[in-house]
Amino acid sequence: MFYICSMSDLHVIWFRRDLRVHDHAALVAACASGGQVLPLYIFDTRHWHRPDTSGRQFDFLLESLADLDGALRKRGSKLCLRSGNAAEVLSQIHTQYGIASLHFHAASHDPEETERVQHVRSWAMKAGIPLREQAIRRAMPLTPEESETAFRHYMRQPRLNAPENLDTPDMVSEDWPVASDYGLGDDACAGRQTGGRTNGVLQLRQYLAGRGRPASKRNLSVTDRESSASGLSPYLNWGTLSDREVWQAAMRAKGALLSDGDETFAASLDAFVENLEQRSRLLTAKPRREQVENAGLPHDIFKREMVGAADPRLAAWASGRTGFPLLDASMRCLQATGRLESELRSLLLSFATCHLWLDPTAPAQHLARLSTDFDGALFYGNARKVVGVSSHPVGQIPNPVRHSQMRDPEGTFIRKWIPEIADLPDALIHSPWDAPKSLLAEKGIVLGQSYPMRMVDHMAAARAARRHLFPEQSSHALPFGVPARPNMARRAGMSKSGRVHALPAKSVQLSFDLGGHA
Ligand SMILES: Cc1cc2nc3c(=O)[nH]c(=O)nc-3n(C[C@H](O)[C@H](O)[C@H](O)COP(=O)(O)OP(=O)(O)OC[C@H]3O[C@@H](n4cnc5c(N)ncnc54)[C@H](O)[C@@H]3O)c2cc1C
Repeated sequence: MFYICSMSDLHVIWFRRDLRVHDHAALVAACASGGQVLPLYIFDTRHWHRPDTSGRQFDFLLESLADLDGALRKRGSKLCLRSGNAAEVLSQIHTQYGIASLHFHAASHDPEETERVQHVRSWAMKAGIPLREQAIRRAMPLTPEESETAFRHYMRQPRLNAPENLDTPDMVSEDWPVASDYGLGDDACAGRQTGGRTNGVLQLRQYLAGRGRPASKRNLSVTDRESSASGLSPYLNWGTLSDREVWQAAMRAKGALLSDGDETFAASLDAFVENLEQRSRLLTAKPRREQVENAGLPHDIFKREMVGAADPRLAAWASGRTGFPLLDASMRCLQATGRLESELRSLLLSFATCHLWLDPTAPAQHLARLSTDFDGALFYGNARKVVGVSSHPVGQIPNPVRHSQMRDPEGTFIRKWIPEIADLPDALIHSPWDAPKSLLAEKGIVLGQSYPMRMVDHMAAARAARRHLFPEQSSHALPFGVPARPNMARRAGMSKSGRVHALPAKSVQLSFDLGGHA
């Protein structure tokens, strides 16, 4: 096929996960071209048919695009919407109007995004269209120190101003779609964050004005953590806020706090800034080839059986009915709000992959769908670190009851999301199966009916998982963070010498007396 170099004066700015006009290198470069600028967003049909995408993510995107469109209209422009394969859409626009140059930000290392950008690059090269691709970070660093230096250097650069005016041709835009156009089902999420830059800026201001202050306390409970987290992840991931402006705002706030003598909140902003750096590392670190197969998850070297949505173990876990209150509260919270802190996401996933010994694919996709902030590179980058998911597991299998006792000692989070057991005393709310029958009867709780009986003996299940995951350690190490005390070790199935006894298979049998709720 022959292509002719474009003689037109149309400079396309291809928006993807950078839905803003502020601090936008590609937009600034497009405007500097001097010709007409076409702001374009292409709904990627393939992305929205993935099993880890959902209506809540789509609706957040629509809100973000509407906000971007509003910002463009204030500048005499507007967003042109198209849908389909990006290279094909650009090719159609080129045939019809001629494209002089194409501006966009480089892709993160999400395999899908990388492939999409690669197709566009190949097409543009054949079509003779100059590409102006803005790196999301400077040159690929080699060591962690170089990575940190590059990150800080980039973050300290002055932010780019939004252009005041854009000269945009009058081009036909497709209608605004709805989630069902992409086969996405109903996804009611009453507590979901609303997309768009305006809301992102508000969220950032509230966080820096003191909502994050409790985060400076030590041993934060789940509830305190929930109310003091920044909640910025979906805004950062759709690029309605640039990471640089968030970083700079946090550093300014930290400076002001220090000059007021408030060192504790200032220190917690350091942790916030470290989180931003971790995010940047995951976005720019290229995963190994074997890590990006199977939709971003590694091969399941344990050859666990893939399960469908109808599998009762997956269904109970996915609907917040495992019988483990902290896990169920976490799942219900994520379902209702689209948000959940990192540690609880990890706990949910490790329970599915270790205690229930499920292939990680279906549980990971379920968590991804429920997460408004889903981003392939970040989600799978984090998921690969969860014990039971990675083929190179590190760390210990988390114990859902001990986590519950440590992170929600008064059961506030559990009571909020599991009213069925709210009347249990604090000491028993983490393990209702330990409650005397008389107490359960007095509180009107029937395990297996009003609330599920725990679906697995978590101690035995963790021991069994540990034998698969850490075979070289199982003969001399304690299972999943059990303190090295002889009585605990004996309870965990070990002899005084610390050797793990072979445990009968029936000890990990699953309980399915879930009443009418399974
Ligand atoms: C299995 C699993 C899947 C996850 N999937 C996603 C995902 O799809 N998208 C996503 O943004 N985060 C993901 N995370 C990380 C983390 O859970 C969220 O970033 C965090 O809960 C967002 O809340 P916040 O905005 O209040 O974060 P804060 O604690 O206020 O942190 C500030 C910002 O730093 C970034 N950040 C914090 N922790 C991490 C982390 N572990 N990895 C990457 N960035 C981080 C986020 O952008 C966040 O907004 C995942 C974690 C796990 C364990």
